[in-house]
Amino acid sequence: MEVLNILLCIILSLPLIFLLSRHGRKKLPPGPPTLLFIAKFLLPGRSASHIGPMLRGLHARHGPIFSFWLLRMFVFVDDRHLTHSVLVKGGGNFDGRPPPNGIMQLFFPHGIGTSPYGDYWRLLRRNLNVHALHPSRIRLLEPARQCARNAMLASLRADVGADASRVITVRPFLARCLFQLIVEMSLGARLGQEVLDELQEMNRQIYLAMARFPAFCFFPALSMRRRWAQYKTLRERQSKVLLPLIHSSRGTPCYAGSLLELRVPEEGGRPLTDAEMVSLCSEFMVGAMDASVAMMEWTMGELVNHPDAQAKVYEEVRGKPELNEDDLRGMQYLRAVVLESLRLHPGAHLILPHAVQSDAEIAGYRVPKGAVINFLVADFGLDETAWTAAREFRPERFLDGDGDLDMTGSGEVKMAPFGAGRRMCPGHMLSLLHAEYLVGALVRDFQWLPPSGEDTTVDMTEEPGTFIVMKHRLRARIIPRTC
Ligand code: HEM
Repeated sequence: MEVLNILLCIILSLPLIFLLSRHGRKKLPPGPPTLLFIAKFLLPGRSASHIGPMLRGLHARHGPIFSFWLLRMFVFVDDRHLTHSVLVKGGGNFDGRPPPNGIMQLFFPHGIGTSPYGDYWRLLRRNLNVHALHPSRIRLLEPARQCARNAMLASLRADVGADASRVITVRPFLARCLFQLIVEMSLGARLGQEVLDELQEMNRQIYLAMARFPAFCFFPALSMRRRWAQYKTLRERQSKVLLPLIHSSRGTPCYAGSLLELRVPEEGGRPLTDAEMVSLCSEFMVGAMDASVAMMEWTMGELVNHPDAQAKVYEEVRGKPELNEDDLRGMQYLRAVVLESLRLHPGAHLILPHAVQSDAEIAGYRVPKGAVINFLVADFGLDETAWTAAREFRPERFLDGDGDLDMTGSGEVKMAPFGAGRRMCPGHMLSLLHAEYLVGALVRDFQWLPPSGEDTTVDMTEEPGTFIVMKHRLRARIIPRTC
């Protein structure tokens, strides 16, 4: 009887033994020793500025996927096909987020981008899509856009005056204009310049903090003890300024107004807390701001260096006094210029980190539940297997087959400046609209020339770091157009 029992146990265990042995045979992704990774990335001050070249170096050595362990597995992927199979075809299994690191936890403890995959994230994301980003909402904001843009053009004109050789730095003009617009979208009010300036400066400081300590910088509080106290003060100040503005937006059709009305059904229908609302409004303002300004600055730089492309954009926008959303819809070349610039200069080397929901396999390697995956997307746009003459600025590619682009990456990932799949940036259409809207107006009203003579070019070197921005702010000679 005993023997029979033992035999029965063995037979019943066979499938499990088989599964375990199969699982065991699957290798983990290759990678550098953890200590080496720590030495390379986690020493204070190293991680952010060397991020792109260091990750590229590790991929060159270990292949398109590598990993290392530090309490959990960290995986890095730099291949667009793998990215597609994980983010788009992987179901929801790769759509978690790891617990946010120090900076993200401090500034966005309840953000959409930092929320785990689930009902709460879905609720917040749906709310953003319906109440801030829906085309009908965007349309309502046409007067706000006109107002911010006209103010920018007027201040540029005033700055140039009668001096046709005047060189301007365009970034502050773009930043001020866009921030005014974004504040109106999120808080439903046209604020005075002093409050706007303070909010904008806080926004910039938060962006810089994120750039200094990217998402997989694990111990920011240790590596920046001196700065940490400043960041905490900044956060407190931000809440103090934002909260009254959020509360006075009740009943206004804006993002903050929608947050005041939102209820969390899974938690007994409770309203959002003040901390949640500050976090979400701040995420909106930071998310919508600096990456978009960088995108416009790169685009204007390309247009200064490519006067033929600038002339084609001008042909589209001239004689359009309103240059509104309806006008933009017909401007294929302007759209192509913005996309081409984004292909060459995406916002960041990495998208936000994703977390694995249950044990999985990527490219034949075993990736356990809880692993954090980082995608090095910046080079996708330079992949010669996806793009002809990938390093050249050729907006025309988006008008013919080569640039046949589905920005969501659902069929194929060819570039992914906004990520891909379910957690793809919800603001991507808005930022493209803003870029077309402002770049179009800048070209309509001014001719843009290199700062030091027509046969020179703008220096398009990237600033080393987490985000992809111009190392030297774009300076250009601008001449008001007369017709
Ligand atoms: C050029 C401008 C922008 C760039 C390059 C950009 C880029 C990104 C990227 C790469 C992600 C991560 C996607 C992923 O994890 O797969 C993301 C997420 C996000 N972005 Fe943007 N973004 C931009 C503009 C905006 C705007 C205008 C908004 C707000 C209206 C916004 C709000 C968000 C939010 C809330 C998330 C988190 C999504 C989630 O986790 O579900 N972004 N963005």
